[in-house]
Amino acid sequence: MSAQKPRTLFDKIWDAHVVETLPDGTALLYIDLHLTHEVTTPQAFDGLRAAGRKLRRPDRTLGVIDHNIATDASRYTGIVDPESRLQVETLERNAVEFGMPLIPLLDARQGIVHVIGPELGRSLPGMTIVCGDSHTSTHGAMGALAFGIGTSEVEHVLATQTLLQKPAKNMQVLVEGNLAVGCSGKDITLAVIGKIGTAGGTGHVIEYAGDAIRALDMAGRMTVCNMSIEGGARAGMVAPDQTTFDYIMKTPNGPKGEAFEQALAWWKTLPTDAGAHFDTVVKLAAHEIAPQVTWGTSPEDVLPITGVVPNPEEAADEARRAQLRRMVEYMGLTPGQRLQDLKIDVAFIGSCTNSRIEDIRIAAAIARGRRVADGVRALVVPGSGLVKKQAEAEGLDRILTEAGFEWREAGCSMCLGMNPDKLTPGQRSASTSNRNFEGRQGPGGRTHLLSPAMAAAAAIAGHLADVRDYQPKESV
Ligand SMILES: CC(C)[C@H](C(=O)O)[C@@H](O)C(=O)O
Ligand code: SF4
Repeated sequence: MSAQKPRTLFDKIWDAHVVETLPDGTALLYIDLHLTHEVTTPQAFDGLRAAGRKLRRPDRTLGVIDHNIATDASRYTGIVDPESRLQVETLERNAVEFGMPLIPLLDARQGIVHVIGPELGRSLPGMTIVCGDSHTSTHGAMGALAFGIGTSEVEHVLATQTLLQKPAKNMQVLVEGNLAVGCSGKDITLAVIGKIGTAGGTGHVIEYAGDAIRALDMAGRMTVCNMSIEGGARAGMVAPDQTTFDYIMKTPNGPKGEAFEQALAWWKTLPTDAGAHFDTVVKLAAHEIAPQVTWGTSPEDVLPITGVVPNPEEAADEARRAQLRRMVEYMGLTPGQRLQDLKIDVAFIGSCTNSRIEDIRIAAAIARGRRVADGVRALVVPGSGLVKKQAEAEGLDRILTEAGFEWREAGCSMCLGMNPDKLTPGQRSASTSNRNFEGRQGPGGRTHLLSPAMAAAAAIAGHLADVRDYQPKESV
């Protein structure tokens, strides 16, 4: 028998899940894990009900409530907004009716869907993972093929545990060398999107590789995979390695004992074979990446913090000039202005991009012994109840609140305007989330995307700041 053609991590997971391939190449894929939340499931369950169908695999389905809930004390007194309340109550009712496991709203494990999947040990290497949510790409950090699906696809997966998918192209994003002081996974992903643009990954699944990716902890890898979707890709992934296996070993629901050993043997076969073909390769030198911040209303409009607001008139064509003029105006900027001079109203540390314990640790390290600037509202919103508990056990909540940060319950919070945490028109925020389009954090709000370390530095400075000037104090 001739040796098998070298395959990528994506190819291997795809091949292992094909139930049937149609003549046009579209495949029916088996889905290992289906995560659900309140926003994209109501019509899907309505569809099942109308067709008299059951939930096919409750054991491979898990629901959680994250987008619509308050993250301050008001979550204990019920949801005020009628639409938000209806979505949450609908998910709760559907979970009971269809026998879907649902993490209750006030359970310690409640949190953002993309934080809880890996954290609980439900999202594992080699799996196909879907959720009616674009940032499902986050779970690819586990060495899984994970992508967002639409509501009609949610219905299909609920009913059949399979999904029709067109094959994707393979893209490798190679980040070689070491990250500089003050930089993190967020700076890598923003730099990648700055380089390839928001359409750069179209039709591809990205595999992130290189020393700088290997050196990231799981939280950093999740941050990078999370934003793959903002670079236009279908999914992002990192090959599983010892960092991945050590992480899984500590999860409450990951495989244990013999089951772990068996799984491990398979997981170790997953990394891309030498000589496997990538349709597109993008290379970045990690040491050239400086702390990044977006200035415009798309994640690709990103610059090093030492940069200045671009001059729209210098753009090559009229369409781009018009687009840049609009961004400069919406964001309330002046061409040539130093990014570090932009005063902020709000700092938001949270979202499925950056709300894990590692993110909170770095924010607390920078906040320790310092104060949030007068007039700035700074929020730290842990990604899950378990993250919150861990942070409190480490005393991070105290460090943060003493510095003037608000310490919240878990949820999507100010990542998007679907719950009480919103920017008011004209407010400028330094945000660790992943989207900065007009009105994303509230109508008229102005969002600058950056890392948790950069957000903490901005909260303290009162303006966008270079985190390299705000390194943790040795002793306080
Ligand atoms: C509400 C949901 C459908 C949406 C998504 O798919 O990403 C949200 O999570 C977001 O980040 O905009
Ligand atoms: S934290 Fe933001 S990006 Fe993530 S799932 Fe929630 S709304 Fe979407």
